[in-house]
Amino acid sequence: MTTDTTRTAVPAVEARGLHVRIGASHILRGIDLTVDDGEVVALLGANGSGKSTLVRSLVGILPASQGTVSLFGASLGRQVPWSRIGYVPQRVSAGTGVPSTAAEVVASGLLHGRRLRLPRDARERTLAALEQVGLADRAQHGVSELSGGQQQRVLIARALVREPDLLVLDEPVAGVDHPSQTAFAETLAGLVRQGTTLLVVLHELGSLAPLVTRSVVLRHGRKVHDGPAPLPTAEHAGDSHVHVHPHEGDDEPTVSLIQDGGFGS
Ligand SMILES: Nc1ncnc2c1ncn2[C@@H]1O[C@H](COP(=O)(O)OP(=O)(O)OP(=O)(O)O)[C@@H](O)[C@H]1O
Repeated sequence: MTTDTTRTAVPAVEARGLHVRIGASHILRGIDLTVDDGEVVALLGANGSGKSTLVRSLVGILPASQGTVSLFGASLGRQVPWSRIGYVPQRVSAGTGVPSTAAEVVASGLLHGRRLRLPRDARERTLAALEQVGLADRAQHGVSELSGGQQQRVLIARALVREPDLLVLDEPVAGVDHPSQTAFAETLAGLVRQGTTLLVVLHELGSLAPLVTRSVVLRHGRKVHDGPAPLPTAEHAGDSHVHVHPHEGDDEPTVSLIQDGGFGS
Protein backbone atom coordinates (compact mmCIF):
# COMPACT_ATOMS: atom_id res chain seq x y z
CA MET A 1 0.00 0.00 0.00
CA THR A 2 1.15 3.51 -0.76
CA THR A 3 2.17 5.26 2.42
CA ASP A 4 3.50 8.45 0.90
CA THR A 5 1.94 11.74 1.84
CA THR A 6 1.13 12.72 -1.71
CA ARG A 7 -2.29 11.07 -1.60
CA THR A 8 -4.80 13.71 -2.42
CA ALA A 9 -8.52 14.06 -2.59
CA VAL A 10 -8.57 12.64 -6.12
CA PRO A 11 -11.26 9.95 -6.19
CA ALA A 12 -10.05 6.38 -6.48
CA VAL A 13 -12.74 5.77 -9.11
CA GLU A 14 -14.63 8.23 -11.23
CA ALA A 15 -16.98 7.17 -14.01
CA ARG A 16 -19.05 9.64 -15.97
CA GLY A 17 -21.85 8.83 -18.41
CA LEU A 18 -20.62 5.27 -18.81
CA HIS A 19 -22.33 3.15 -21.44
CA VAL A 20 -21.29 -0.37 -22.36
CA ARG A 21 -22.67 -2.25 -25.31
CA ILE A 22 -21.79 -5.83 -26.07
CA GLY A 23 -22.93 -6.75 -29.55
CA ALA A 24 -26.52 -5.62 -29.85
CA SER A 25 -27.01 -5.49 -26.07
CA HIS A 26 -26.94 -2.11 -24.40
CA ILE A 27 -25.86 -3.20 -20.94
CA LEU A 28 -24.81 -0.08 -19.04
CA ARG A 29 -26.90 2.98 -19.70
CA GLY A 30 -25.19 6.07 -18.43
CA ILE A 31 -23.56 5.31 -15.09
CA ASP A 32 -22.02 8.05 -12.97
CA LEU A 33 -20.02 6.69 -10.06
CA THR A 34 -17.44 8.20 -7.76
CA VAL A 35 -15.60 6.22 -5.12
CA ASP A 36 -13.56 8.43 -2.86
CA ASP A 37 -10.32 7.45 -1.22
CA GLY A 38 -11.03 5.34 1.86
CA GLU A 39 -14.65 4.52 1.04
CA VAL A 40 -16.13 1.03 1.11
CA VAL A 41 -18.80 0.94 -1.57
CA ALA A 42 -21.09 -2.04 -2.08
CA LEU A 43 -22.47 -2.53 -5.58
CA LEU A 44 -25.80 -4.30 -5.40
CA GLY A 45 -28.58 -5.33 -7.77
CA ALA A 46 -30.42 -8.30 -9.22
CA ASN A 47 -28.80 -10.89 -11.45
CA GLY A 48 -28.09 -9.34 -14.82
CA SER A 49 -28.43 -5.74 -13.62
CA GLY A 50 -24.90 -4.95 -14.83
CA LYS A 51 -22.71 -5.11 -11.72
CA SER A 52 -19.96 -7.28 -13.20
CA THR A 53 -20.09 -5.36 -16.45
CA LEU A 54 -19.61 -2.14 -14.50
CA VAL A 55 -16.60 -3.30 -12.50
CA ARG A 56 -15.05 -4.94 -15.56
CA SER A 57 -15.35 -1.70 -17.47
CA LEU A 58 -13.98 0.27 -14.50
CA VAL A 59 -10.82 -1.84 -14.46
CA GLY A 60 -10.44 -1.64 -18.22
CA ILE A 61 -11.37 -5.20 -19.15
CA LEU A 62 -14.45 -4.14 -21.10
CA PRO A 63 -14.30 -1.05 -23.27
CA ALA A 64 -16.87 1.67 -22.71
CA SER A 65 -18.91 2.56 -25.76
CA GLN A 66 -19.45 6.02 -24.31
CA GLY A 67 -18.34 7.94 -21.23
CA THR A 68 -15.16 8.16 -19.22
CA VAL A 69 -13.43 6.31 -16.41
CA SER A 70 -10.55 7.58 -14.29
CA LEU A 71 -8.71 5.67 -11.60
CA PHE A 72 -6.72 7.79 -9.16
CA GLY A 73 -7.21 10.70 -11.52
CA ALA A 74 -5.77 8.94 -14.58
CA SER A 75 -7.90 8.06 -17.58
CA LEU A 76 -8.03 4.33 -18.25
CA GLY A 77 -4.87 3.27 -20.02
CA ARG A 78 -1.17 3.02 -19.39
CA GLN A 79 -1.13 6.08 -17.17
CA VAL A 80 -3.28 4.37 -14.51
CA PRO A 81 -1.15 3.30 -11.53
CA TRP A 82 -2.17 -0.34 -11.95
CA SER A 83 0.17 -1.52 -9.20
CA ARG A 84 -2.12 0.29 -6.73
CA ILE A 85 -5.19 -1.60 -7.90
CA GLY A 86 -6.25 -5.17 -7.10
CA TYR A 87 -9.15 -6.86 -8.86
CA VAL A 88 -10.83 -10.15 -8.04
CA PRO A 89 -13.14 -11.31 -10.84
CA GLN A 90 -16.43 -13.02 -10.24
CA ARG A 91 -15.86 -16.60 -9.38
CA VAL A 92 -13.82 -18.26 -12.05
CA SER A 93 -11.36 -21.04 -11.78
CA ALA A 94 -7.94 -19.84 -10.68
CA GLY A 95 -6.50 -22.51 -12.94
CA THR A 96 -5.16 -21.46 -16.30
CA GLY A 97 -4.87 -24.82 -17.98
CA VAL A 98 -1.15 -24.54 -17.30
CA PRO A 99 -0.26 -26.43 -14.12
CA SER A 100 0.47 -23.79 -11.51
CA THR A 101 0.68 -23.78 -7.77
CA ALA A 102 -1.33 -21.52 -5.52
CA ALA A 103 1.89 -19.61 -4.79
CA GLU A 104 2.57 -19.05 -8.49
CA VAL A 105 -0.94 -17.72 -9.10
CA VAL A 106 -0.63 -15.36 -6.14
CA ALA A 107 2.85 -14.20 -7.15
CA SER A 108 1.50 -13.31 -10.60
CA GLY A 109 -0.42 -10.57 -8.78
CA LEU A 110 2.91 -8.82 -8.26
CA LEU A 111 3.32 -8.40 -12.01
CA HIS A 112 1.68 -5.62 -13.93
CA GLY A 113 2.24 -3.59 -17.07
CA ARG A 114 5.46 -2.00 -15.94
CA ARG A 115 6.77 -4.82 -13.78
CA LEU A 116 7.45 -8.05 -15.58
CA ARG A 117 9.89 -9.51 -13.04
CA LEU A 118 9.02 -10.53 -9.54
CA PRO A 119 10.38 -8.33 -6.75
CA ARG A 120 12.97 -9.76 -4.35
CA ASP A 121 10.49 -10.14 -1.53
CA ALA A 122 7.94 -11.93 -3.74
CA ARG A 123 8.15 -15.18 -1.76
CA GLU A 124 7.47 -13.56 1.62
CA ARG A 125 4.69 -11.39 0.23
CA THR A 126 3.09 -14.35 -1.53
CA LEU A 127 3.08 -16.42 1.64
CA ALA A 128 1.75 -13.49 3.65
CA ALA A 129 -1.14 -13.06 1.17
CA LEU A 130 -1.92 -16.79 1.28
CA GLU A 131 -1.82 -16.59 5.06
CA GLN A 132 -4.41 -13.77 4.93
CA VAL A 133 -6.85 -16.09 3.18
CA GLY A 134 -5.97 -19.07 5.34
CA LEU A 135 -4.21 -21.05 2.64
CA ALA A 136 -0.53 -20.76 3.59
CA ASP A 137 -0.37 -24.53 3.96
CA ARG A 138 -1.54 -24.97 0.35
CA ALA A 139 1.10 -22.74 -1.23
CA GLN A 140 2.69 -25.55 -3.21
CA HIS A 141 -0.54 -27.29 -4.16
CA GLY A 142 -1.63 -27.16 -7.78
CA VAL A 143 -4.63 -24.85 -8.04
CA SER A 144 -6.56 -27.47 -9.97
CA GLU A 145 -6.37 -29.68 -6.85
CA LEU A 146 -8.09 -27.02 -4.76
CA SER A 147 -11.82 -26.73 -4.25
CA GLY A 148 -13.78 -23.95 -5.95
CA GLY A 149 -13.96 -21.91 -2.75
CA GLN A 150 -10.24 -22.36 -2.16
CA GLN A 151 -9.50 -21.27 -5.72
CA GLN A 152 -11.55 -18.15 -5.08
CA ARG A 153 -9.45 -17.46 -2.01
CA VAL A 154 -6.28 -17.88 -4.13
CA LEU A 155 -7.63 -15.17 -6.46
CA ILE A 156 -8.32 -12.94 -3.47
CA ALA A 157 -4.73 -13.50 -2.29
CA ARG A 158 -3.50 -12.61 -5.78
CA ALA A 159 -5.21 -9.22 -5.42
CA LEU A 160 -4.07 -8.72 -1.81
CA VAL A 161 -0.42 -9.46 -2.56
CA ARG A 162 -0.11 -6.10 -4.30
CA GLU A 163 -1.13 -4.37 -1.08
CA PRO A 164 -3.46 -2.32 -3.24
CA ASP A 165 -4.85 1.11 -2.43
CA LEU A 166 -8.00 0.21 -4.36
CA LEU A 167 -9.45 -3.26 -4.23
CA VAL A 168 -12.26 -4.12 -6.64
CA LEU A 169 -14.00 -7.35 -5.72
CA ASP A 170 -16.73 -9.05 -7.73
CA GLU A 171 -18.75 -11.24 -5.37
CA PRO A 172 -15.63 -12.31 -3.49
CA VAL A 173 -17.35 -14.54 -0.99
CA ALA A 174 -19.77 -16.36 -3.30
CA GLY A 175 -19.15 -20.05 -2.71
CA VAL A 176 -16.80 -19.41 0.20
CA ASP A 177 -17.72 -21.18 3.43
CA HIS A 178 -18.93 -19.20 6.42
CA PRO A 179 -15.76 -19.37 8.57
CA SER A 180 -13.69 -18.25 5.57
CA GLN A 181 -16.16 -15.42 4.91
CA THR A 182 -15.80 -14.22 8.48
CA ALA A 183 -12.01 -14.42 8.27
CA PHE A 184 -12.10 -12.56 4.95
CA ALA A 185 -14.29 -9.81 6.45
CA GLU A 186 -11.69 -9.40 9.20
CA THR A 187 -8.91 -9.20 6.63
CA LEU A 188 -10.81 -6.53 4.72
CA ALA A 189 -11.54 -4.64 7.95
CA GLY A 190 -7.79 -4.51 8.61
CA LEU A 191 -7.14 -3.20 5.09
CA VAL A 192 -9.85 -0.58 5.47
CA ARG A 193 -8.29 0.59 8.74
CA GLN A 194 -5.04 1.06 6.81
CA GLY A 195 -6.87 3.21 4.27
CA THR A 196 -7.63 0.77 1.44
CA THR A 197 -10.56 1.79 -0.73
CA LEU A 198 -13.00 -1.00 -1.57
CA LEU A 199 -15.54 -1.38 -4.35
CA VAL A 200 -17.26 -4.69 -3.86
CA VAL A 201 -20.05 -6.39 -5.79
CA LEU A 202 -22.32 -8.26 -3.42
CA HIS A 203 -25.63 -10.01 -3.48
CA GLU A 204 -26.11 -9.45 0.21
CA LEU A 205 -24.09 -7.28 2.51
CA GLY A 206 -23.69 -10.29 4.79
CA SER A 207 -20.48 -10.40 6.80
CA LEU A 208 -19.18 -7.28 5.05
CA ALA A 209 -22.11 -5.12 6.20
CA PRO A 210 -20.24 -3.45 9.08
CA LEU A 211 -17.57 -2.21 6.69
CA VAL A 212 -19.75 -0.75 3.97
CA THR A 213 -19.97 3.05 3.97
CA ARG A 214 -22.15 3.48 0.89
CA SER A 215 -24.26 1.31 -1.33
CA VAL A 216 -24.97 1.70 -5.01
CA VAL A 217 -27.78 -0.29 -6.59
CA LEU A 218 -28.09 -1.03 -10.30
CA ARG A 219 -31.16 -2.04 -12.19
CA HIS A 220 -31.25 -2.78 -15.92
CA GLY A 221 -27.89 -1.07 -16.38
CA ARG A 222 -28.86 2.11 -14.56
CA LYS A 223 -28.00 3.35 -11.11
CA VAL A 224 -31.15 3.46 -9.02
CA HIS A 225 -29.65 4.18 -5.60
CA ASP A 226 -26.44 5.75 -4.39
CA GLY A 227 -26.38 6.58 -0.73
CA PRO A 228 -25.58 5.64 2.81
CA ALA A 229 -25.08 1.99 3.50
CA PRO A 230 -28.12 0.28 4.88
CA LEU A 231 -27.86 -0.67 8.52
CA PRO A 232 -26.79 -4.25 9.02
CA THR A 233 -29.46 -6.45 10.47
CA ALA A 234 -29.83 -10.07 11.28
CA GLU A 235 -33.60 -9.95 11.06
CA HIS A 236 -34.80 -10.84 7.60
CA ALA A 237 -38.23 -9.33 8.05
CA GLY A 238 -37.47 -6.84 10.78
CA ASP A 239 -38.35 -3.17 10.57
CA SER A 240 -34.88 -2.26 9.42
CA HIS A 241 -34.43 -5.14 6.99
CA VAL A 242 -32.89 -4.05 3.75
CA HIS A 243 -34.12 -5.88 0.71
CA VAL A 244 -31.38 -6.04 -1.83
CA HIS A 245 -32.03 -9.48 -3.16
CA PRO A 246 -34.82 -10.94 -5.26
CA HIS A 247 -37.61 -12.85 -3.61
CA GLU A 248 -39.40 -15.66 -5.36
CA GLY A 249 -41.61 -14.16 -8.04
CA ASP A 250 -39.73 -10.88 -8.14
CA ASP A 251 -37.92 -9.99 -11.29
CA GLU A 252 -36.23 -7.18 -9.42
CA PRO A 253 -34.94 -6.95 -5.91
CA THR A 254 -36.91 -4.65 -3.67
CA VAL A 255 -34.61 -1.96 -2.43
CA SER A 256 -35.96 -0.24 0.60
CA LEU A 257 -34.64 1.04 3.85
CA ILE A 258 -37.80 0.90 5.82
CA GLN A 259 -36.33 2.30 9.02
CA ASP A 260 -35.25 5.54 7.37
CA GLY A 261 -38.39 6.05 5.41
CA GLY A 262 -37.10 4.31 2.31
CA PHE A 263 -35.09 5.35 -0.67
CA GLY A 264 -37.29 3.94 -3.36
CA SER A 265 -37.70 0.50 -4.76
N1 LIG B 1 -20.27 -11.13 -23.04
C1 LIG B 1 -21.56 -10.79 -23.02
N2 LIG B 1 -22.28 -10.79 -24.16
C2 LIG B 1 -23.59 -10.44 -24.16
N3 LIG B 1 -24.26 -10.05 -23.06
C3 LIG B 1 -23.59 -10.05 -21.91
C4 LIG B 1 -22.21 -10.39 -21.82
N4 LIG B 1 -21.82 -10.27 -20.53
C5 LIG B 1 -22.91 -9.88 -19.84
N5 LIG B 1 -23.97 -9.75 -20.67
C6 LIG B 1 -25.32 -9.34 -20.28
O1 LIG B 1 -25.22 -8.12 -19.59
C7 LIG B 1 -26.18 -8.07 -18.55
C8 LIG B 1 -25.47 -7.73 -17.26
O2 LIG B 1 -24.62 -8.81 -16.90
P1 LIG B 1 -23.69 -8.72 -15.63
O3 LIG B 1 -22.91 -9.99 -15.57
O4 LIG B 1 -22.97 -7.44 -15.64
O5 LIG B 1 -24.77 -8.69 -14.47
P2 LIG B 1 -24.60 -8.85 -12.90
O6 LIG B 1 -25.40 -7.78 -12.28
O7 LIG B 1 -23.16 -8.89 -12.56
O8 LIG B 1 -25.28 -10.26 -12.67
P3 LIG B 1 -25.00 -11.41 -11.57
O9 LIG B 1 -25.55 -10.91 -10.28
O10 LIG B 1 -25.79 -12.56 -12.12
O11 LIG B 1 -23.53 -11.67 -11.54
C9 LIG B 1 -26.89 -9.43 -18.53
O12 LIG B 1 -28.09 -9.29 -19.19
C10 LIG B 1 -25.95 -10.31 -19.32
O13 LIG B 1 -26.65 -11.31 -19.99
